[in-house]
Amino acid sequence: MNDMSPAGGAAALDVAIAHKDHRSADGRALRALDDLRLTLPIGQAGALVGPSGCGKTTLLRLIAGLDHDYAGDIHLPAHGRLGMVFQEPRLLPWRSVADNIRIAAPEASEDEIAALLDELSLGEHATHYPGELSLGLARRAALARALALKPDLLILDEPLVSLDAALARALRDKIAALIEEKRITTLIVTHDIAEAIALADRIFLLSPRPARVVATLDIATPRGRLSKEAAETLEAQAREALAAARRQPS
Ligand SMILES: Nc1ncnc2c1ncn2[C@@H]1O[C@H](COP(=O)(O)OP(=O)(O)OP(=O)(O)O)[C@@H](O)[C@H]1O
Repeated sequence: MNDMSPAGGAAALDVAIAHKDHRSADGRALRALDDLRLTLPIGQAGALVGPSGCGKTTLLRLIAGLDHDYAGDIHLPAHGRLGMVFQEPRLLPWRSVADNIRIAAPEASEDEIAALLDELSLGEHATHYPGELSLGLARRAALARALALKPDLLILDEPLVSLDAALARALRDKIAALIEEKRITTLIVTHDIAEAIALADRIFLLSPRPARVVATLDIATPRGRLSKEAAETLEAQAREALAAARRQPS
């Protein structure tokens, strides 16, 4: 069975994948995901954290509808409109930042686009071409483009990777503020537990390949108001759960 549809009225991202196999070079099946289940309430931010190569990108591609070859069910939040920010920003090179947004989100008004550019401090870059932007600016432009779609689900694949520490912190705080303000259901892939704690309401910890969710951590305190001690305790809990999953034979 392979059912991927907006959940009629059900207020959540609901993933129940029995299994997903890739084909290895010699033609054998390589199990990437095995009995992977997760639920994210509407308006919440979830973070997927797991070891390199465990199957995070595979999972995002299934959720984004880019790969339909799996056994299981995925229900998207109502209407199922997706906004996605990839690690490489994938902007159209011959179009300005503002045009990249207009083309991707033709229903967005000029006022909405201007407000988004402003929110992401991109106002002065509206007429710039992607080649003129640093990676940090290009990521922000890709984020503005995804938000202009008014997505029911925003997917961010390693949004802070390859940025220097100060830029990563600034973008992390910006993303946290946007998620808080707009209450978009958001799924973030990250390898960084501290980043997941800073951005997410719920953290899904994944086993090594084949990936399954070994623990789900809910962060009850409103984002940004978590004490340093509470964040450190959560981080230690997450590290322990990931280490325990590594020790278990798959
Ligand atoms: N198209 C494919 N064909 C064959 N094997 C694949 C394919 N895509 C991924 N794999 C394999 O499936 C496993 C999971 O890959 P995936 O890219 O989903 O992991 P990941 O957790 O996103 O990794 P990373 O953290 O390094 O980005 C890996 O062993 C990878 O080599």
